[in-house]
Amino acid sequence: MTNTENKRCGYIGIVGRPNVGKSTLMNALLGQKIAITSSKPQTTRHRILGILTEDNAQLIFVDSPGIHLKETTQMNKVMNRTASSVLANVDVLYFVVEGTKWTDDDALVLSKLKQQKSPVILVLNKVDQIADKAKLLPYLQEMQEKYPWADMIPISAEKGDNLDALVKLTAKFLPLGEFHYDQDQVTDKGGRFMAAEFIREKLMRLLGDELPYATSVEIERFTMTPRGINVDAVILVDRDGQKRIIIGKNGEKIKRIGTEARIDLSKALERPINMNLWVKVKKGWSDDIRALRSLGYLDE
Ligand SMILES: Nc1nc2c(ncn2[C@@H]2O[C@H](COP(=O)(O)OP(=O)(O)OP(=O)(O)O)[C@@H](O)[C@H]2O)c(=O)[nH]1
Repeated sequence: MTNTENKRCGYIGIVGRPNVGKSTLMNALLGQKIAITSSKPQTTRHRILGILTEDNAQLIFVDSPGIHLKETTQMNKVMNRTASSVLANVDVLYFVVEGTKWTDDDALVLSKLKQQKSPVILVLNKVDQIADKAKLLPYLQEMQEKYPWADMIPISAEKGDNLDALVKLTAKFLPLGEFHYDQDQVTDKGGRFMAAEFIREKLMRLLGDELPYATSVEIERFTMTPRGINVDAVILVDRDGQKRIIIGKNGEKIKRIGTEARIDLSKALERPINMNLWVKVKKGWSDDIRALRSLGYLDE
């Protein structure tokens, strides 16, 4: 058989409760910063497609928001729906869990997994945090009882441990067929999308617990010029008080958010970036389904 006949290509969904390291895993696999990460849970709102082509396999990743427990606002309902649609449209699922810490939230995600047919690989992340490695084997045996996993693999997304093995393992579950994307294409999301993601990441990192989840970033202008890319972005918040927090004393906070986002975006797109940031108050936007649609959180 020739190489072409051996090619495999398919979709992989990454699911798991918030904060287990799903975004970190995807970034580590792709070796490039395209999904955002932060230590605050629930940072991933968009479905992000990342593509990894290695040897004869092309792995197309769909990152999903964590499956959230309380459907308190429209936003959470949207996120729950996204996670469920991810489950239904993939060839393989990674169910990411954290070390030897099994929680009720993991059990809830597993109950959703049980409703679908794709093979599920149990990805035990953050093994670097397990001080006593002897605990790993009995834990894996315990996990085996929970579900007929397609396979189980311990990894560290942060340290990059065992990721090659994970990629090889995954390829086995993908259908035979031609690649869907060019070999060197890493993501199908454009620079515009990346700009919003980077700004949102900086908001999360620099404002910590001060920042409510009801914050969004809209890119109003994204233009290429011979000298670089011009980006105008608006940060939407619910209340005046939140606007003041984001702007900070003498505008220092927003300046730093803009500078750091600009540096990251410039590295990712390999172009100089000129970025302008504003903060606007838009009352109750997180509960407004039409606003969510206009901001791109809902598919038409
Ligand atoms: N020690 C250790 N920390 C990790 C590892 N992977 C991720 N983390 C950390 O765990 C935290 C959460 O990681 P994320 O990748 O944002 O988690 P997530 O599952 O995508 O979270 P949501 O977007 O909220 O669903 C971050 O602080 C990461 O640095 C790992 O392998 N080892």
